[in-house]
Amino acid sequence: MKKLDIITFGRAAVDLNAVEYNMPMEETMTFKKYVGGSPANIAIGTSKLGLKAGMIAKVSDDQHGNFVIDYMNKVGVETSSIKKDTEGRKIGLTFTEIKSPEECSILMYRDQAADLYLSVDDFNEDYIKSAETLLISGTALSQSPSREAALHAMDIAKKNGVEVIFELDYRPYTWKSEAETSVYMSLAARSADIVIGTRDEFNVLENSEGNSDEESVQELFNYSPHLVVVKHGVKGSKAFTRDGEVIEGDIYKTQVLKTFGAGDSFASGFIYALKKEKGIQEALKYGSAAASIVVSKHSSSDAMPTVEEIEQLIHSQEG
Ligand SMILES: Nc1ncnc2c1ncn2[C@@H]1O[C@H](COP(=O)(O)OP(=O)(O)O)[C@@H](O)[C@H]1O
Ligand SMILES: O=C(O)C[C@@H](O)[C@H](O)C(=O)COP(=O)(O)O
Repeated sequence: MKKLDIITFGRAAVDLNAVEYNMPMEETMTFKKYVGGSPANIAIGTSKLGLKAGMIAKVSDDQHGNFVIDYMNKVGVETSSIKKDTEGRKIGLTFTEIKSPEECSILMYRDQAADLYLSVDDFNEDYIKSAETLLISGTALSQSPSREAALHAMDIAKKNGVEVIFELDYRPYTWKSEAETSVYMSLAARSADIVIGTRDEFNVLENSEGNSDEESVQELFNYSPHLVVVKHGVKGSKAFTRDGEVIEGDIYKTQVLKTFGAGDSFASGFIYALKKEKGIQEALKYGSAAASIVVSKHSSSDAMPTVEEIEQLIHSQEG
């Protein structure tokens, strides 16, 4: 029995969500602060579902970094490997714009962000060995030394039989070129056991627009992955297994407040259900239900649901 069920690797940041919404950000005067950063959101989401979650990250040595660590401690995330940057670098800030429930965008301030300076010296092999699963965020590969740290963490995981999930988490703001993105995303995806991403993110990984889900997953099955999940927004999700199964997931109806937060909550619910050995079909349901709950609320991290909330939604819409 491992000490941790999952460790997520990558950015822990701050979301600043528009309080006056359904308007352009130029008109928004107030923002509400939440913990953000896709891998941080997933650590929070899986912890709130009862998994033992940890995180490898680097935050700023200031009030924002303290806020992130304090919040994650509060929701039960193991934070011993969330380090403070000692060179004065700032935590990433994500301003979110909610023009309408369907028209949302995020504005990331990430120049020299602390998380991109996470290095191989900031974590050790024993910490990764203490978990069943390591989840790597694609954005961690966007700049050095975080890039080398992420690849090193994957190597340690594979050497020690720790399952690797690669969440593509493509954010254009931190990459230099599409070609470079494709090289590093492909390197990580081919080495992972499970890959999760949107159709658009797989296009970025392949540096191509034309592939179908089937073509994308067949390419990856030439390498390590045994399970690939392609997310399709309001059209749901599809899981593909190496032995040829294709499992489709629907969405759960909800009153959408904003669209962001769907991916991180989906990943949290999906991973939780897999770890509880509920099977892939149920895992897609848990992921979709978690996402449906989070898109109806103002935040991503704070809105991460409990198991009871997920199961209540599933039962209410499945009769
Ligand atoms: N408007 C919505 N209503 C209900 N569920 C949604 C909605 N948008 C997304 N989801 C669910 O969240 C999952 C992930 O959303 P998606 O937009 O594909 O990923 P990401 O947020 O990473 O871009 C979808 O596969 C779907 O199950
Ligand atoms: O990942 C980030 O840095 C931004 C997130 O914190 C933010 O909540 C968000 O955009 C999540 O969107 P998702 O990828 O659709 O879950």
